[in-house]
Amino acid sequence: MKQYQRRSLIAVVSGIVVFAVCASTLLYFAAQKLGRQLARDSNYIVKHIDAAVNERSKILSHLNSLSADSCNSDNLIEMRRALFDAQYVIDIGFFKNDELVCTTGAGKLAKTIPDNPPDYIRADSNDNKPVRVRYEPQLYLLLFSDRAMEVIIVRQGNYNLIIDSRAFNDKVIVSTQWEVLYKNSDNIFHLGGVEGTYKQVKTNAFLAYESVIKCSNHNPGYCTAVQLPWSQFFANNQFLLIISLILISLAGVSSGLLIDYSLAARRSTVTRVRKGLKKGSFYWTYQPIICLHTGNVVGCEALARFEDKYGVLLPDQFIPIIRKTNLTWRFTQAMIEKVLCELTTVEALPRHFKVSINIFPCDVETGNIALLKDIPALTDSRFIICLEITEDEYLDSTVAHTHFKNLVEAGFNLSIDDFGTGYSNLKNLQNLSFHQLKIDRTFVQDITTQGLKASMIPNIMALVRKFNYTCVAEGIETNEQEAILKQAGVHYGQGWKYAKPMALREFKAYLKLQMV
Ligand SMILES: Nc1nc2c(ncn2[C@@H]2O[C@@H]3COP(=O)(O)O[C@H]4[C@@H](O)[C@H](n5cnc6c(=O)[nH]c(N)nc65)O[C@@H]4COP(=O)(O)O[C@H]3[C@H]2O)c(=O)[nH]1
Repeated sequence: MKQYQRRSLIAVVSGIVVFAVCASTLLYFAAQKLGRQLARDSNYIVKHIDAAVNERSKILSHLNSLSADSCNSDNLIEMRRALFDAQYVIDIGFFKNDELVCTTGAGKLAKTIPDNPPDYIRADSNDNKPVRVRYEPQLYLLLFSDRAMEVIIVRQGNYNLIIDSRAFNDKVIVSTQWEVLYKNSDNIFHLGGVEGTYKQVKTNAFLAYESVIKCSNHNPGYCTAVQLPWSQFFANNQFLLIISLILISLAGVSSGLLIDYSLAARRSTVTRVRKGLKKGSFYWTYQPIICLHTGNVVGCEALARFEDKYGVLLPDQFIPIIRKTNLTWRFTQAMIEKVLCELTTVEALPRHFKVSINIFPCDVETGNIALLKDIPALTDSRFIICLEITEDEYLDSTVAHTHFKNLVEAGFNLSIDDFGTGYSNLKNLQNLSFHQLKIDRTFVQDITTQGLKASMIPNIMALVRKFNYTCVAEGIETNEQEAILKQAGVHYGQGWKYAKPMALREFKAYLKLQMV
């Protein structure tokens, strides 16, 4: 797998991991919220179960304690009084010999009604009479004989109660499905809600977190099973969910991009430069040098550029790396080969065309510079080769002086580059075999603001004249800069005012126009 493919894969995998972590976190909080909702609903239902059981116990204990043996007016008043205060009970009946004799709603019955067998019988902790409970999905109360009601009928002693099994306020319950039930060791008895919910929940028919079973602590056996499906939960929280999904998708994508970027950045330095030298990622551009007095092109400076599959690197980025990794000489050799090969294809060139190439000061120190005169492509070329060397402490040394002397004898021109920016020793100007001095562009740019550096240009020009140098000013961008430099006696200029560094094709076209 290629390097950039591996990098893309890592970025994609990291993006997915971040997305998955964020999505899991979101799911975790959603599960907590869902769990809290189910707990709220189940607590609410159990609270009502307890309240209904208490109410039933209180009413039936009281009525049974009256020991009435017939449905007289006193008994009916007591029954109606109890109903008046009740929250869950909707009717109370009185039995004699297991026959319903009267109810609070209908009063004394013309015809008694036999009692039905209960679903289950439960002992009452407050009373020795057993409690018989029956669920009736469709009961027609004697008072409302046209409306079927879902009720729980509880009988104890001579009385029974009708409890509306929909007594729980559905609106408060958010869960979509719930069931109220009574369970003993053998059976489960449905008392309200959606029948079968408990069994489904028990047999794990639902996903995790979306259902809960809660039993009463005060009334053993009474429980509720509550269910709120994830789909419904998400539908209830749609807006929040969409925002969260957008945010975590953004987090996934941006972390993928960030990792991609940082991996590329890591590769972009040393490895890219080293590999780029082998694979030909470097190419050279040409910036014309103009005679300020005639306006003619007299030469060019070759300036390196870098581009590989990861993108572009600027000279400020790759030149220090080339220096640090001791690739300077290999780089210079590659440059000479490429630049000469390219410029040789340019037919229309002015006579004595000067090609300026940059030399690393460290190659002066190591002596590599001496090898230049053994490169026939350089010595035999039809161009004047100008070696631009930045000022450096080492240029002071006798060895350096010897190298320069030999190079000049072999036909090279020497130029002090970026004059005034680095190590400056005026002795160099006198002793070294330089032909040219190149004023750094910071001096030129200072002209517009009339800064300190600009004020030094006349002094530099005095030195140029004294030592009989030619002078090039680099970084000329405006007519004003050109005019001042020209007046100061600068011979040549280089800068965006004339042209930016150009690839060979553009440079050829540029030269063609200039030569017309
Ligand atoms: N703002 C502004 N800038 C202008 C203007 N005219 C030219 N320049 C820029 O000024 C720099 C002149 O090159 P340098 O001083 O030799 O400075 C060069 C040189 O020291 C080094 N370099 C570039 N190519 C090579 C190379 O092939 N070999 C070596 N040894 N060094 C190189 O990198 C430095 C930077 O090169 P570049 O980024 O190409 O920057 C170039 C050029 O693009 C202008 O009007 N305005």
